[in-house]
Amino acid sequence: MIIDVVGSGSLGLLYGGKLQDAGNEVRFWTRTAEQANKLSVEGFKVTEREKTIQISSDQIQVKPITELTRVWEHSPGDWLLLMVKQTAIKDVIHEIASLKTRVLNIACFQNGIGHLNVVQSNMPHSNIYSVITTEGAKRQQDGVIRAGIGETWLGKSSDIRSSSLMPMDQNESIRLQGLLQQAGFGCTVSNEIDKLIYRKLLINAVINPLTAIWRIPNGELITREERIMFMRQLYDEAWAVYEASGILIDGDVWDQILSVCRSTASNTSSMLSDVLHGQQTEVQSITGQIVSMACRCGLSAPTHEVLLHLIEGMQPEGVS
Ligand SMILES: NC(=O)C1=CN([C@@H]2O[C@H](COP(=O)(O)OP(=O)(O)OC[C@H]3O[C@@H](n4cnc5c(N)ncnc54)[C@H](OP(=O)(O)O)[C@@H]3O)[C@@H](O)[C@H]2O)C=CC1
Ligand SMILES: CC(C)(CO)C(=O)C(=O)O
Repeated sequence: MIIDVVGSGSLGLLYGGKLQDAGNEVRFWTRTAEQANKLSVEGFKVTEREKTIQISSDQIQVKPITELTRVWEHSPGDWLLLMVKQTAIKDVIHEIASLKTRVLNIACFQNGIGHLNVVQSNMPHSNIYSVITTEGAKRQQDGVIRAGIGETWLGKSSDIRSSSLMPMDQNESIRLQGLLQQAGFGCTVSNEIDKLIYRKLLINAVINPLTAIWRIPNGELITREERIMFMRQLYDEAWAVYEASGILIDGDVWDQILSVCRSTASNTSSMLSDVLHGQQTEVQSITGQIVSMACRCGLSAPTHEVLLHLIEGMQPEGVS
């Protein structure tokens, strides 16, 4: 089984490292030749609570993404795990465009929405799976830390099922589920992945922009009444949009948001981390998508819209 991990950042090194440690052939793909070179000289570590996995320089296969299609000509992979941020999806698609007539199994791990249709429309013969994970991966100088052990769900979103040329292949997703389980991830194939996608979107839309603007860890959001009121306003606006769009989610998502704040209390959200590092955030794919959905169903989401512009105004240089 050959697994191509595209994007050798936090999530890529965590999943790729553990999949390789479990005996799979993993090929890591990077944006730059410099990063490929560094990884191939130094290898990397996956640090977990119980153990540390070392992927040494003589074990790692890593190349810049520009070489992927050439390698695929003589050695195609079985799974392509897309582990770049939303903001890099189009660049990756551009790099792998010559594979568009082939059938690839692509698993997309991004937070937010919008990317699945971009990937599907550019790779019409591929099986595109959506992955939702509550794992927490943090990039370090020498590798990655598994900061929180979570759950991983994979499935085919109905957003792309109807436009896909490929019928849903349940066996492929079960095969990936098995690989991830053997590698030590709690993983489930879900026929209701959309509910999980939209639940995660709502959680991210409430937590991420506020932590990025107030520059506080997730847990601090729920320590002050005025912050909770603002979160509730974001939640109510998004919930009205979901109802008008016919999106149904099980359980009390407001409670789940408060519980994520508690369970990840000391975490820096991914959006705050991007802002602090002067990187482009995923705000368009999270808050921006809530605003667009509102527009499509004749509503508005004014608080989300203001946050979208505030965060976008920080980019690309971030706040020092
Ligand atoms: N980290 C986590 O715990 C979780 C992350 N996610 C989601 O997973 C996705 C990835 O997140 P994360 O791993 O944290 O992000 P990182 O920024 O840590 O990693 C992304 C990696 O992709 C690389 N990259 C960028 N452009 C390309 C390209 N064209 N070709 C190949 N590689 C490229 C980046 O390289 P460079 O740095 O050189 O630009 C970087 O190494 C995001 O959408 C995030 O929301 C979801 C759940 C949990
Ligand atoms: C759930 C949460 C908010 C955890 O930090 C997250 O997914 C993120 O930071 O993007």
